[in-house]
Amino acid sequence: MSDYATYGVVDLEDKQRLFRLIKSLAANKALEAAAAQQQKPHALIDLDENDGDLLSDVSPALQQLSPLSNPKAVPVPLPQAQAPAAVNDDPPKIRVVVRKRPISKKERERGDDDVVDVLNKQNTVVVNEEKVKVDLTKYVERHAFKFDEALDEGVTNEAVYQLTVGPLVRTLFRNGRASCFAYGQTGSGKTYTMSPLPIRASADIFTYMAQAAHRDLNLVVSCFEIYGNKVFDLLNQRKKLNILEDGKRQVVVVGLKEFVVDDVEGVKALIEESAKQRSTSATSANSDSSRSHSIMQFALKKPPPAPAVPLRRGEEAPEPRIVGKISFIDLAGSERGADTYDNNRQTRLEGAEINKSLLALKECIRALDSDARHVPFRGSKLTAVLRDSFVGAEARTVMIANISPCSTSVEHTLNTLRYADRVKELRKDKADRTPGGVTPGDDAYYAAVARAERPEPGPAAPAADAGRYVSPPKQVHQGGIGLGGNNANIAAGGGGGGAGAGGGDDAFALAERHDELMDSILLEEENLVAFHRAKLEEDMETMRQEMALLQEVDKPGSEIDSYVEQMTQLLGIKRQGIQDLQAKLDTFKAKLKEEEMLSRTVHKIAPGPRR
Ligand SMILES: Nc1ncnc2c1ncn2[C@@H]1O[C@H](COP(=O)(O)OP(=O)(O)OP(=O)(O)O)[C@@H](O)[C@H]1O
Repeated sequence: MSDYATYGVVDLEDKQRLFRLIKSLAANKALEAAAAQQQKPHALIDLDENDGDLLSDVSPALQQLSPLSNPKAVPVPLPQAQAPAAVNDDPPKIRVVVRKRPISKKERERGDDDVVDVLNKQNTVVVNEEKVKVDLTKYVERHAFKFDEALDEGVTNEAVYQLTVGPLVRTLFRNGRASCFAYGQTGSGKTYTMSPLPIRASADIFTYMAQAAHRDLNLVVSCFEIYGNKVFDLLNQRKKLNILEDGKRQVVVVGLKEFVVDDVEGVKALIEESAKQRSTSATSANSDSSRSHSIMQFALKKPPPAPAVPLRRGEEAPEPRIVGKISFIDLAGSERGADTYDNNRQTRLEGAEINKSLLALKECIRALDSDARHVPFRGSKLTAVLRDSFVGAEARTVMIANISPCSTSVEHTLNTLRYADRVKELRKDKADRTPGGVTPGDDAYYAAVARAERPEPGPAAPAADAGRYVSPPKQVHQGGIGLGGNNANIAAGGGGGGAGAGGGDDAFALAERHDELMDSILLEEENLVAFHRAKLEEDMETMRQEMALLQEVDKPGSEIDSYVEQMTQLLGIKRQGIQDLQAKLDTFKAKLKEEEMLSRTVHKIAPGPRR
C-alpha cells in the first residue's frame, strides 16, 4: 500500500534546493533515485509508509516548501521572511541571528554553487561542504547550526530590522544600552545589512520622541572607525581620536564630534558622510574598509534642568544625561584576523588587532550572557570603547552573522557560524562547558576559556586546516543531521589538530610567542608614540629655556658661569631624553625583528589565529 506525500517543485533553484535537502537527509535509495531526476522540469517525490523514519527526518525540510495539490500548475515560492516579531518589552540579553546573502550573477557565471540551506522554521543553517576522500571520491559533509534566527536570501532589510534592532529601540527610552554587530567575511553582506538599520531605528526613535514623555530628549549621533588600534572620527574628516578613562572609569573617545539630529533625513546625511569618509582616506594605506570596524552611535540625551541660579565664573554647566544608547557596529572582515602571517608587517599587525578584537568581543558577549561580574572589555580597543554597551542589567546585544552562499567561501562561512555559535553557547549548557571547573565571570575562567579555545598541540593535521576549528569527523549518511541537536555536537568542533606538518610542542610554543609578540607590539606601538610626543613637549620646554638663556647671555654684564652651568644642565636633559627615546625605539625594533623572523618560521607549521 502506498500513502503518497507529493510535493511540487517547478522552479529550478527551488528544485535543486529541495533535492539537496532531501539528499542530505536521505538514507534511502528511493529518494536518491528521485533526486537523480532533478534534470526534469518538475519532480514528484513519492514517499511511502516504509519510509517512516526517513519521512520524519525529511518532513521538517519539506515543510519549508508548500505542498501543492497540482504540482505542475504553480511554482513553489522560496521560503519567505518570517513575520516581524511583535515588540517585545524585555528582549533577550543576547540574540544571535544569521543572514545568508543571495548568490550573485557573477558568482553563478564563474561556476560557484550555492551550498548553504536555511531552514527558516528550524532557525537552522546547513552548510554542504564538498569534500574529496583519499580515494578521490567526492562526498558532502554537512554542518548544521541552530540560532535564534536563521534568515535566508529572501529576507528583507525591514524584516531583519524587526527581528534584531526593532525590539531594542523601546528599551533605549528606559535607560537601555544596546549594540548590534554585523560579523562575517568580506563581501558577506555586513554593510548591506548594517547600513539601513540606524536609519530605520531612527524612524522609530523619532516616533517615540514625539510622545509627550520624551519630548525633551535629543538624539545625538556620532560615528567613528577603529583601524589597527587607532580611532578616527568619521564625521570630522577622519580626525585621529584618543581614548581615555575618565574619573568614573568610563572610557571616553576624546574629541569625538557629536551631532544633534532632528529627523531621519539628518541621520541619512550623516551615514552618507561617514560612508564617504570610510571609503576615501588621507593615505592609501588605510583605504580598505574591510580592515576596520565602523561604529555609529545614537545617544538619547536629556538636557540638564536650567540652573536655579546663574552659574558662577569658572563653574561648569552640568552635562546632558544619557538616557539610552545604541551602537551599530560593522565589524572588519573576519577573515582579516587570519592575516597574522602575511608578508607585509602592517597587514600582520592589523590582522592581529582584528583577531584580538573579535576574540575580546566574543568574550565580552559571553560574559554579558552569563551575568558575569567581570566583563573583559579591556581586551581590545573595540571592546573598551563599547564598554558602556556591555555593562548593566539593561545591556542588550544582537549579533548578526553574515554569510556568503558560495562553495568557494565555505571555510569562511563555517568559521563565521562557529564564531556565532560560540558567542551564545554558554546559554545552552553553562555548567557543561565551564572549562577547568572555574566559574564563568572570574579571570581564571577567561584564561581557561582562552586556553580551551587554543588548539592543543597534537598530531599533524592537514595543512589547509591546521589549527582551525574543524568539525570532528562524523557520520554523514546515516540517520539525518539531527536538526534539533546541540550545535556543539555537530559543529562547534574540538581542538582541530594543533600544529600542522612538522608541528608539535615547538611549533605551538613558537606560535604562542608570536601571539605574545603581536600583543606586545600593538601595545608598545601606542606607548612609543605617546612617549615620543611627551619627549617632544619636554624638548620644546628645553628649547624655550635655551632661548631665554641666550637672551640673558646677550645682555651686558651677564654672568657666563651661570650660562655655562645652565647650558650643561639643559644638554644633560636633552641627552637623557634622546637616550631614553633611543632605548625604547631599539626595544621596539628588536620586537619587530623577532616578530618578522617568527612569522616566517611559524608560517607553515603553526596553528592559525584563535577563533
Ligand atoms: N541580503 C542581500 N541581498 C542582496 N544583495 C546583497 C545582500 N547582502 C549583500 N549583498 C550584496 O553583496 C555585496 C557584498 O555586500 P557588502 O558590501 O555588504 O559586504 P561586506 O561584508 O560589508 O563587505 P566588506 O567587509 O568588504 O565591506 C554587495 O554588492 C551587496 O549589495
